[in-house]
Amino acid sequence: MSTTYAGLQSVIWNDGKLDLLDQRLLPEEIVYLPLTTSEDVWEAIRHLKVRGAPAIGISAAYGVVLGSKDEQTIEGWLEQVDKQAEYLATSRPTAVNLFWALDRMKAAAAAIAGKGMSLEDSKAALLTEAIAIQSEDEETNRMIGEHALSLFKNDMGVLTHCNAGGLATAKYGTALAPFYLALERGITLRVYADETRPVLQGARLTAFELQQAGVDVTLICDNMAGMVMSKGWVDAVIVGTDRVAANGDVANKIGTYSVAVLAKAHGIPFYVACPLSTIDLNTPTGAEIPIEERSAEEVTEGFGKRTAPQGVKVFNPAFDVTPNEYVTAIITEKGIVQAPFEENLRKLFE
Ligand SMILES: CSC[C@H]1O[C@H](OP(=O)(O)O)[C@H](O)[C@@H]1O
Repeated sequence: MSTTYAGLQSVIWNDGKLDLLDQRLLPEEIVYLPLTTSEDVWEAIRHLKVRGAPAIGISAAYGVVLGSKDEQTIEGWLEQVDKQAEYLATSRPTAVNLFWALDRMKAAAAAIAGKGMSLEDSKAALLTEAIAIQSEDEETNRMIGEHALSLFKNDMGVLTHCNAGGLATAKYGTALAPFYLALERGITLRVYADETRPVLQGARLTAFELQQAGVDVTLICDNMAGMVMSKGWVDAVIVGTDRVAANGDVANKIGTYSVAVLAKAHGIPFYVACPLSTIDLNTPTGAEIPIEERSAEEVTEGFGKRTAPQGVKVFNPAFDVTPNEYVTAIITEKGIVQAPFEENLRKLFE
């Protein structure tokens, strides 16, 4: 992907603070919040000011830096890094990138402390690790875009759910990366974006990102996906993910499972795009993936407009699990992985 793609960056490390795009305000307002503490980062992740598995991991990595910057000894700094990582790990439960990034920061701090550098140099080295997590994600997404684009042909219709774009990552996105690449190479793809209730990441973020970039995008309500597929307008589905279990079961935004079942019923390939940092070989199957449940208000009065009676019972899982038998392929920076997933996912890490 050339550098002409100028999508909004979700997080920017800026002279000792983290400038974070408040994604709750998109598409109406573009506001960057200056975060200066790990508590700021925790709150931003919990309340979806920043969201999307890779972007959450990147933000948490910078949160560890912010939370340990005032320590006065190496021992105190190392202890604080661990403490901050533990604290930030409580912000949201499903996206494994959060825990992957925090583990990487803890390991980096331990390795740095063993080098006998000054405290100042050690803190600088840990910041370099967080910056590396962000820059690596950008490069990873470019590679995911290349592999994903090899699956699409000119004038194909592709449906996506939620937002797995530049706003969910360091840049370019995972599921949306091929759309930006296609545009640069003169390949026309028609994208159908599910609005993705209740937080509307598809309507507010994916439709916004793709429209800004000049990609042909049509917004549909989640309950229209089946009809759009039945009309033959969809040749493939591609989504992001928050955690892939060792057997290839996929946790992603609520509604993804329904899309996968519809795709299978219509003989449409269902692709999942993700970096290796989203594949969790320590979680055997989707049954073991913790599924975040969020507030009733997200459903009954999203964006300030009450649309359900006071006190009504609400079930609001933020994710669901798509069993691997509905997954055609998992597209990573190392290539396209097909069944048998257990065996082929492990090979990615050999
Ligand atoms: C590339 S990860 C994007 C992933 O994250 C979203 O969840 P949320 O907006 O709640 O953080 C959704 O599951 C996307 O597929």
